[in-house]
Amino acid sequence: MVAKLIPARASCLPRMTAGEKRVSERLEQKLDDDYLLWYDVPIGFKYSKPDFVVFHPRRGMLVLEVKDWKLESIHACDKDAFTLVTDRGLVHQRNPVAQARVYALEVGVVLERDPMLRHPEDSKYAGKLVCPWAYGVVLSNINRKEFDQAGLAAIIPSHLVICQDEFVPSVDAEALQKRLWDMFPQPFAHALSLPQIDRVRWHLFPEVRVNPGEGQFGLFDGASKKAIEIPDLIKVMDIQQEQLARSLGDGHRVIHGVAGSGKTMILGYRCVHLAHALTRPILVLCFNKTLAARLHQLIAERGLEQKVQVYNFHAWCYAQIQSYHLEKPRGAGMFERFPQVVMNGVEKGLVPRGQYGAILIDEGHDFSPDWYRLITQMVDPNTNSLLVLYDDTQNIYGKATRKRFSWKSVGIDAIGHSTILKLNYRNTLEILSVAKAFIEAQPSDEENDDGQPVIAPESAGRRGPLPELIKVNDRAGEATLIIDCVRDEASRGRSLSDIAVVVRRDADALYMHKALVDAGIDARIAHNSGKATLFQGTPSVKVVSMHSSKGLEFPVVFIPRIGQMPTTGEDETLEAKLLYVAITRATERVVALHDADSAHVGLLAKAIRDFAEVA
Ligand SMILES: Nc1ncnc2c1ncn2[C@@H]1O[C@H](COP(=O)(O)OP(=O)(O)OP(=O)(O)O)[C@@H](O)[C@H]1O
Repeated sequence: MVAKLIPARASCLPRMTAGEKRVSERLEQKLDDDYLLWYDVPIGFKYSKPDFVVFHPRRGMLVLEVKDWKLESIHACDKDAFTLVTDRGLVHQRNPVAQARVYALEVGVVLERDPMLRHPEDSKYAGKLVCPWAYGVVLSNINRKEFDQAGLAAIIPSHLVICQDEFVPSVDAEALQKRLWDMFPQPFAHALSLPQIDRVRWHLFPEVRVNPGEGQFGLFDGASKKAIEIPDLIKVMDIQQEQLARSLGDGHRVIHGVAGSGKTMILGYRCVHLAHALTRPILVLCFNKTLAARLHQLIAERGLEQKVQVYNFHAWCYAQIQSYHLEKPRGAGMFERFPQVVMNGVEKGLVPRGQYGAILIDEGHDFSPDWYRLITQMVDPNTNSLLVLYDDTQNIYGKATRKRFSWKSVGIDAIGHSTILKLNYRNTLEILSVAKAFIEAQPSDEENDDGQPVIAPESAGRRGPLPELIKVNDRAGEATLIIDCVRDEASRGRSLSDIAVVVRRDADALYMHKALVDAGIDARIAHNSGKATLFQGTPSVKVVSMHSSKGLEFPVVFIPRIGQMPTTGEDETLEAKLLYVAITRATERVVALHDADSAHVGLLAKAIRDFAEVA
């Protein structure tokens, strides 16, 4: 296995110099996969951008600057600066080794703040950083002989330079690695642990922080420059998430990710970056209104609403109908006809194509082929920037909308642009293990058709209490128990906004909402127009349907009326998926309630028992 560049090399090529292209290719080829490589990403407080950062857990952190200068273009040089002959006349540039040193010093300053990254008091290196740092220069168009003969070693120390002939394709991997590590002032005998590597990334790359306490979309604030207290528990994107988030740019990209694998978090990261990079508006689409409301609120909080528009798909169609004065369908089923009206409008040239600099689709599994055909036409062909987030296990709208088409047939170039995220970060091992019983129980999807991976989630390993399954006498008893638990949670300091009641049927939502409100508990219901304002106002318990809950998360989730799941005639597979979605909304605690026995009660009880036995 070879090292992988972050962002992905292909996405960097358009902005790389010829020398940087060769350096990146060689580093990827000649370094093993325990190296981490970054190209042109901002580091530290100052957001400086070295050309390359090379990291190895047993070696340390190396900053490399690359210069494509030819010997004959160097007019003069000293320890501070180079004067170069260019088309624009003589140009002064800082000595690249001095530049690399400044970046590397910053690495040191940033990392040294963290006591967990310093050698302990009783060690002979007490107080020193556990991660050494160094710096160097690649002269991509000057070979070693030229370097020596020109006396450049007096300006850039010889061991801090890699010359053109020292990173040719035939170079021995060990020889190249030795050159890199000879740049370090002294050898290093400490291997960083995985938590220490996460800490290093947390400090160096503020953008990859997943801020605890900020919840599901904490990452939006990750780039904040304000001084931050160092939390005991460091949360950063994993390498796959980071590479994905940083690499998304021009072109199409499909991410298949299990529930809670960070799909929406990556979408948020991209919105912030695209909003800064693009002049055209950015469109975020999802299917359910509640998630659209939540995303909209978060985009607005970050002051991005001028650049980033968030809609559920039908609301977007309606906005297009209004903006371009198309005839609005009326009567029964009018919503379902909105997309066709917009498609016709596009065909007739009434609705312009290419309106958006980028389009990002959350919950792509709920979109039908026609919708995709329409959406792909709406992206500016110059960027062609389209991101689809997809999880087939959360397809809860029945066979009719199930994806049975190839990406190609709807104009999406997914070949070579698809990624799978398997790790679930949201749920505890207990919650995820129990939830999985409801997707494992489904008939195999193997024979299906669309070639979509049906991925079983893997737990990131966080532990917590087992989901609870409680039997009471009737629906009123379920409501009373929820009210008692909410009061108990609140008395222990839990915000009401951290609590959701997730129900299968609208009638139950109305009932539970009323019961909570009658008990004096502030509660909001995701019902009709309430969906848009669900996350506004003072802290409140959210009462949401299983369908509406998709994409959301809450520390505590109550799921009443399991005894009525599924009822006669209902599609068991779909009902199981719904319960999977509901259970995987909880980050810490799940309480399921029933007043009767049902297939799902049996399955849930068994899943809880099975987990308790093996744990
Ligand atoms: N690398 C990580 N480390 C710690 N927490 C993470 C990491 N990645 C994601 N998370 C957290 O996991 C939770 C789930 O993320 P997110 O909502 O983006 O997942 P998702 O894939 O969109 O889920 P779903 O499809 O179920 O809606 C969030 O609270 C997020 O902050």
